[in-house]
Formats: sequence, structure tokens, C-alpha cells
Amino acid sequence: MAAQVQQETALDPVGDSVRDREIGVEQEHLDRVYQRLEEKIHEAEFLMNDAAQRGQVGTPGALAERDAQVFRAGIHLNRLNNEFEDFLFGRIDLLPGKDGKKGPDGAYTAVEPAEGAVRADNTADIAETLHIGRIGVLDAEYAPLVIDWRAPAAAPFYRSTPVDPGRVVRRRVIRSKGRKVLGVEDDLMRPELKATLDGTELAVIGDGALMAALGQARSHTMRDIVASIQAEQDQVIRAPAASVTYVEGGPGTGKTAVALHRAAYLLYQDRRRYAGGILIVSPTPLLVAYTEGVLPSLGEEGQVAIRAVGSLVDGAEATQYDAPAVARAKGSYRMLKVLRKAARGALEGTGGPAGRPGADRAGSAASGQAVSGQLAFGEEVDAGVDGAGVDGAGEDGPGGAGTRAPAAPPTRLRVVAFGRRLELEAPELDRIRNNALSGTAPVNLLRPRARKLLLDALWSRSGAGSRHTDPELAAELRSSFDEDVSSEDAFIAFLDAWWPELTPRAVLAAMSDERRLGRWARRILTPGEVRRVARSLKRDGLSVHDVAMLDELEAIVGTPARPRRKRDLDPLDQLTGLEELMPQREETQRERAERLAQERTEYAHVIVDEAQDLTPMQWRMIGRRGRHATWTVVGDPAQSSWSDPDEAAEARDEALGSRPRRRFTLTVNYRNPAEIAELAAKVLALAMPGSESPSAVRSTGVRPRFVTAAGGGQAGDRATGQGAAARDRDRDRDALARTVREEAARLLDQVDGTVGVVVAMNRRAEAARWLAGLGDRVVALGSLEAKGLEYDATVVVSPAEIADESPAGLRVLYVALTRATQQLTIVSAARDEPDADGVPDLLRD
Ligand SMILES: Nc1ncnc2c1ncn2[C@@H]1O[C@H](COP(=O)(O)OP(=O)(O)OP(=O)(O)O)[C@@H](O)[C@H]1O
Repeated sequence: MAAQVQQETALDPVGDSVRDREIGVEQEHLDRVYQRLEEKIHEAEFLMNDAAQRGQVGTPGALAERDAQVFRAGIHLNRLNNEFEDFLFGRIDLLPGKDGKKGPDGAYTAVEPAEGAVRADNTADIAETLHIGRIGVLDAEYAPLVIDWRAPAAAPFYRSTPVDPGRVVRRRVIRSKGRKVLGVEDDLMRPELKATLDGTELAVIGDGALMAALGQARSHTMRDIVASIQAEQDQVIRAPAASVTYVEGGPGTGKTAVALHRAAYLLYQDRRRYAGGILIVSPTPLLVAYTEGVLPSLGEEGQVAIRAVGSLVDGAEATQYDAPAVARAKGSYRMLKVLRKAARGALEGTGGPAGRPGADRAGSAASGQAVSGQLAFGEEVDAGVDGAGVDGAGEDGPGGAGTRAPAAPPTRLRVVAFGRRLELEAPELDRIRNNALSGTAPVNLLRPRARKLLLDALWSRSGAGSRHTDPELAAELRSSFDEDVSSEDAFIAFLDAWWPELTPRAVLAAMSDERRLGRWARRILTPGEVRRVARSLKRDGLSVHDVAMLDELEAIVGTPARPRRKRDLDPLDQLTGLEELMPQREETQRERAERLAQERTEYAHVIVDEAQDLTPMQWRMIGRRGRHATWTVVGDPAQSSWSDPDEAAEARDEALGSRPRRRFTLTVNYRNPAEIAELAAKVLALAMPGSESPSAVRSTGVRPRFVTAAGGGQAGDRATGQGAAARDRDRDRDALARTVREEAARLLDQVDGTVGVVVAMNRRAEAARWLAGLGDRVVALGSLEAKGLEYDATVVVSPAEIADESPAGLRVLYVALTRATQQLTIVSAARDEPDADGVPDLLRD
């Protein structure tokens, strides 16, 4: 593949006059397209006015027709206006096809050239020229002016290679801004051929679109790659949506880009089928923000929801990271067992002040707001905490106010029936509760069963059952007894307090009591894990792992039947007037998509990005959203930050069920130059011995730079004594701060785009201070946040610190080292044991 790209790019330079002429040719075409688009916009406007006028006729039939017309015209107009900018980007010049058949888009359908299309002397005539863009446009005679990039006729633009060119002779990428063509870049698929178009030999301009795209400076948002999708990527994007499409590939192979383009492709292919929505799950809010613009640029935002894994539960938003040991306990299958016990145990209450069961379902969403997509890191959770202060009674649990654990249940039930006072005491009540809980249904749905068992016990205590031998009379008596008792205020109040409706947050709050959690997690979690998990659940705000636990609890406790919410109707059914018929006025498409996504709990297709990072509990959460879906799962095991990949793979297989898998591997690294990829490969060899690095598609000649932050000297020649050690630490910290700042500033001078400084998670706040005042082209990131992102240049601070952070530390370091598109600087601290050239121990040969 890399070889192929080089071959494609080794084209003869041409003079400016030829370039100008070719730009002129494309400009003419673009002018024609714009003219046609304007006509279409006028048509859409006319339709809308016409339909509005028709509404004045007033018959129900005319009104319905008007509504439908206006709605469609509104959408059409909206799309045209939105996609007006920079939407024509490609062209292919094709040999005549095997047969003369045309498809619905007006293009010939044959993939292979006709026999005799290439003459014996290697000359040929171009039979068809197609322009490719973000949407399709036909001229007044229904001939294609622009082919939608997702249409079958556009596939050769992406699929054709010099090895397997099909009918394509020349592939051209057109760069334009607004209505102006700025440049063209050609790749020849049949370089040996002398092809003519209308009697003129085909010109070849530029040195390939891919290289031009890869060399561009990066900003804080991802760009679409629609003009330069490569053949192996196109296979994935256009793979049929049945079952599970599974894509693996190393860093920078375009997995995220491919996943996003696939969403757009699927919608184009079968919009009706995907009306059920496409969910894209991303690991972090930062990656969501980074990728959010890609789908709108492809003309799609409607039915696609991109959500961070910590934002999948309505009304809950992760604002915290857990320390690695806590994350390990919360994310593993073991937690499932604990949650099941906790949900049942939570009914026992805590003995604290009364909670507000049922009142907190979504209200307390995010008490600690995430700052610009960054989550807080729970390092304090691990900081040598003893079991002190664990009485969680009545304390606010995760998420802050309104998430109290259930109060202590009443210990006696007293009612009056048939003129007699009847009582049940604590032991009897406990027995009844245990009996009720022996059912397998969700706890909230077991309440009717508990109620029935209470009535049975009271009935038997009343002795009324033995008074009548006639079964019919006895049944009647029993039924009036039940009615009397269950309408008694005392009974209703008792039931509400004794078997309250549990909410997931209330159960989580109950788990913040170390004693109770210890009971529920006996022989499942270690005492240390119990202590840490309980403490982590006491703090304000939720972690990504808490969100998966909430979702699991929702399934475990169940939602009692409530009056049904009004179904989201078909938009056409809801329309009553012109104002509402204009989706872009009432509610933008994006807002509508967001609203629908909020209300939606299951999807027609689920795309999981960075799938290697999901914990078993997260797989279960996502699995519930795609029970009837088809799936696209993209990931790279070598970049996994989860400590137990086997357990995660088991959970993944459970979520995906028995659906057949179609596997793809992406092999070319488009992000990192070879010099950076080579260095990262050393860490890959340590992290995952035997696995292969993707081949880098380009080389910049700039080698990674190694710098040592010189503070207190090397580990060996340090002063001894407590005071001296503290001084050494301060000096080290100052030296690190100074060095990182200098290196970031140096890189800012050298690149036009962004610089990312990647540090161990517990240095994030510190690192942000080091960079203060350097401007918004530079950002500080914790190692886990760097996932999926990229920068023109990166500074990786203390590889050893990142590697030692967690059991998956080497893989996390591999991620950190593969974020740069141009330059990489490694800053070592004493712990890295750098050699005289500043190369840390971990990165030496
Ligand atoms: N065909 C292409 N044309 C132009 N740029 C491309 C192409 N494929 C990938 N890229 C660019 O390469 C970079 C890496 O892509 P992407 O982030 O999708 O890779 P990834 O496999 O998800 O990486 P990681 O696993 O490291 O997160 C992006 O800048 C993307 O735009």
C-alpha cells in the first residue's frame, strides 16, 4: 500500500499553463453545478410557496398534501443550503464499460472496461467523466452533474488502484472554496496508457491528493477524508450492514475516520432502515468534540448520535476518572454480582434519615461540570485512605444532592381488619421480604409479590380463613379482607417505606457505605477494593464506570409500569402549520437529532470507536442499546487501556451475540511519519510482543527529539536525608515544568497547527499551569485523554511515569507516542533513566 502511494505520487510536473487550463476546466463545471443548484433552490422555494397557498384552499386533502410538500421542500432547501460549500471534490475519467447499461444516477454501471477499450499501441479514448461530490446533482436532462460520494457509481473513485484500475484512467481531487476552484491533484491509475478526452491527451497535475491532505496542519477538529479515502478503507465504509463489521488497525490507520464515513454511507444506502438511529460510542468527551464536525460536513447529522461512553445514560454525565484500582473493580464482571446483591440489599435501608425514593431519577445529573470536555481524575481515592467515616447513612451519594440511600425500613406493620388489630413484627417481615426477593424479577417489579405475601401473612394472623368451610364464601371473605387492608392508609404508608421504589442512584448511594458494600461484595471484591470503591462513590460527580453501573442497576431494579409517554410521532403527522413545516426554523436538524437521541434507548446500528478500551460493564451497557442492531466495531488491542482484555473480549462477544462477524484489517498509518512510527514500534514490542505496526505512508526526515529535564541529577548521585530529598523533588518538578514549557514553545514555532503535551493522569492540572499563556494551539492532556486525538506535534512527558501508571501503562504509552502528525519530543525525568542523549531506558534499542 505504501509502495502504491509512492507510485501514484511520482508524476511528472507540468507547467503552470496546463495547471491553469485544468483548473479552468473544473471551474467551468463547478459554475454549471452552481447554476443548477440555484435552479433547484428556486424550485424548492416555489414548491414551498405553492404548497403554502394551497393550504388556503382549506380542504383536509389539500392541507395534508401541502404539509407533505412543504416539509419535503423544506428539507430539500435546507440540505442544498447546508451543502453548498465546497461539495464538489472529485472526478474520474473512465474507459468505455463492458456493457452500455446506466444506473439510476445516470452513470454507466460496468466496472470493467470493454474489450478493445485499450488499443494495441496502449492508446485509448475516455468514454465517461464523472464528478464526485457530497450530494448528487442531475442536470435538467437527468444527466449526472455530480455523483453522491456514497453512490455505487462513485465507488471506483475510491477503489481503483494502479494494480486493479478497472475503468479508471485518471482520478482527480478538486480543491475549491465556495464557488472558486483552487487546485487539482491527479493520480494516474493506468500510467502506461496514452488516453485522450475529446481529442486532447489527459493532463496530470500535482503530486497526489493523499499526500496533500496528510501534510496539512491539524486543528482542534477532525476533517472528513471524503476526497482521499483509500481502497482498503473504502471496503470497510461500504461493507454491507448485516451483522457485525469488525475493524482492527494500528494507530492512525483511519479507524475513526472510516467509522464516521460509514455512518454517512449507511444512511445514504438505507435511510428508512436507519430511521431507528445510529449510535456512535466514543471513549471521551474530547474525542466527541474532535469528531463532531465530520458528519455535518458529509451532509449527515440527522439520525446519528455521537456520545461519549460516560454520557450514554440519560441525565447522568461522567465528570470524573477513577484511579486505576477503582476502575478495575468497577468495570469488571465481578461488579455485576455486587450490583445484584446491592439492589436487593438496598431495600434493607440504612437507618439514616428518610430518602426520597423515586424522586431522583434524572434530576441530579452533573453536579460537577466537566471543564471543556475534560474529566476530573480521582487520584485522591487511592491516597492511603483508612476505613474511617464510612457511615453513609443519609449522605449524598454519587451525583450529589437527591441521591440518598433508602431510609431504614419500618420494623412493624400494624393494621385493623374485620374489627381486629393485626400486627407483623420484624422477624416475620424479614422472612416475607426474603421470600419475595427469591423471585428473579427486577426488585421494583417484585413489590406486588411482596404486597401479596404481606396480605397472606395478615390473613393467616386474622384466623378468618378457618371460619368458613364453603370455599366460595371463604374466597369472597378473603377478597374483601384484601381490599380493606390494602386501602388502609397505614398499610399503604408501610408498603411505601418497607418496599420503596428503588432508583439506580439510591442503590449506588447505598454502596458508598463501606460496611454494607463489604457485605454485598464479600468474596467478590477484596477489602481494599471495597474501601476504595465506597470512598469513590461518596464524592460529587460520577465517573465513566459509575455510569455503566447506573445503567446496569436500571436493568436490575427495573422500572415499574407508568402511564406511557406519548410516542414520538412521524413529523408529518404532527404538522399543523407552515411555521412547523420548516424544521430549520422551529428546531434545527441538529437539535432535533439531539432531542431524539436523548429519548432513544435502542438503535438500528451501533458503531463503537476505540472498542479495545471498553470494560465488561461498559459492553453490557452498550449491548443494551443495540439488542436488535447491526454493528460496526473498530479498535486496536495494542492501544487498550483496560487491564483484562480477555474478560472484555468475553463481554464484547456477549453484547454482539451470535451475529456473524465480518473482519477487516487496516494496515497503513496515515498519521505518523515513519520516524515517529519507528519509535512507537519499540514500545509496541514491549506492550504486545509479536504484534505488527502499521506501515507509515510518509516520512518527514525529522527524527523524534529527546530532552532531559535536569533537576536534582540522576537517581544515583542524589543527596540523602529527608530535607534534601524534598529539595530534590522540588528542583525536579521545576526543571520538568521549565523544560516542557520550553519544548512546547519551540514546537509552536515550528508547526502551524496544534501541539499536544501528554502527561501521566495525575499531572494534568500541573501541566496545564506549565503551559499557561502559550495560547490555544497548545493543550495539556492526561494519558487516557489522548486517545483518538492528534496534533501536529506532541511532547510526551516522562514515558516511565505513563507506563507505570496502571497495568496497561505500556499500551497507554504507545497511544501517547502515536498522536503526532509531524514532530515528537520526549521529555525525560530522572525516573526515565535517560542516557547521555536523553533517550529514556524504555525507548532504547
Ligand atoms: N484516506 C485518508 N486520506 C486523508 N487522511 C486520512 C486518510 N485516512 C486517515 N487519514 C488521516 O489520518 C489520521 C488518523 O485517522 P484516524 O484518527 O481515523 O485513525 P485511527 O485509526 O482512529 O487512529 P487511532 O487508533 O490512533 O485513534 C487522521 O488525521 C485522518 O484524517
